[in-house]
Amino acid sequence: MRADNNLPIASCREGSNMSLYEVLSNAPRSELSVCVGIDPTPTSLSAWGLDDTAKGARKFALTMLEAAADTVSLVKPQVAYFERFGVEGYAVLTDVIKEARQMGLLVLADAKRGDIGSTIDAYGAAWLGKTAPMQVDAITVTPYLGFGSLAPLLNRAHDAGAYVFVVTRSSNPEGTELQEHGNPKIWHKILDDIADWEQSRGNRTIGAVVGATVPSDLKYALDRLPEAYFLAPGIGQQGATYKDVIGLTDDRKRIIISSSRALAANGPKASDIRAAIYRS
Ligand SMILES: O=c1ccn([C@@H]2O[C@H](COP(=O)(O)O)[C@@H](O)[C@H]2O)c(=O)[nH]1
Repeated sequence: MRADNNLPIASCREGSNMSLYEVLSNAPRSELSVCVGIDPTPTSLSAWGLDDTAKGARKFALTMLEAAADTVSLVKPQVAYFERFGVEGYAVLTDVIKEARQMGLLVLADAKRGDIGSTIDAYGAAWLGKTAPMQVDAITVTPYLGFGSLAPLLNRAHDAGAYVFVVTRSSNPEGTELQEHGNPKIWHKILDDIADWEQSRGNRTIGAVVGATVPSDLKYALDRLPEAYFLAPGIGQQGATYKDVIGLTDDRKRIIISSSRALAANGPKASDIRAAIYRS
């Protein structure tokens, strides 16, 4: 599938039982992977004429799924925008995840969980594996309680065939001071930890979040973890474009570009959002 501007983007999932790793590793090397972010922000809901409620978030999310289906492989609901509605928001999110997976879309929960080992295991139970109430294909985590603290969740992901994106170099400018601190830099050390874990477990469970807004860092990460997949948020609203990242590697599918608010700005018609996915 090709974008209007001739930039290649990934085609959709071919078998609903395939894991994110299997879908991406079978994708053509020439195509970037594309993720549709689902962020029911107050601004986006208002622009679509929806109430800033769980009901509004449901309508918004289902429309984003309609735009994504048969167009991309992957959607990324931002958990925070559902969590803010409490139990009703979680009910909507659970339905949206189920609906997306039934449509053949892979779901990446942008939950950014991180905690001590016993607690991160509970987060794993919530999101990963067949018994999880909100089972997803992938999740984001933060490693700032120590990479080793993530082990119980990583083990669950490995056993379930799910994928974990560890935040290493975030897309926001405030991340730089902390993540670039030290020698080696903190985020380089996290990449080393990912490499060690993956080497011992078969290279199919952990990738990283590296912002599309920091393309030279994304290039470093692609080279450091040659088997891994990278979630690259920041396309659109945060100023990055497809062109910033497309030349970073020949194996373009390893870069999963992600856009949320900028795509939603083309709504509320699913067909208009779908057209924008090809244009970004
Ligand atoms: O480094 C990061 C990690 C995650 N995000 C999340 O991605 C989306 C970006 O939204 P846009 O509207 O496309 O800017 C949002 O859910 C963030 O929490 C990120 O931006 N940067």
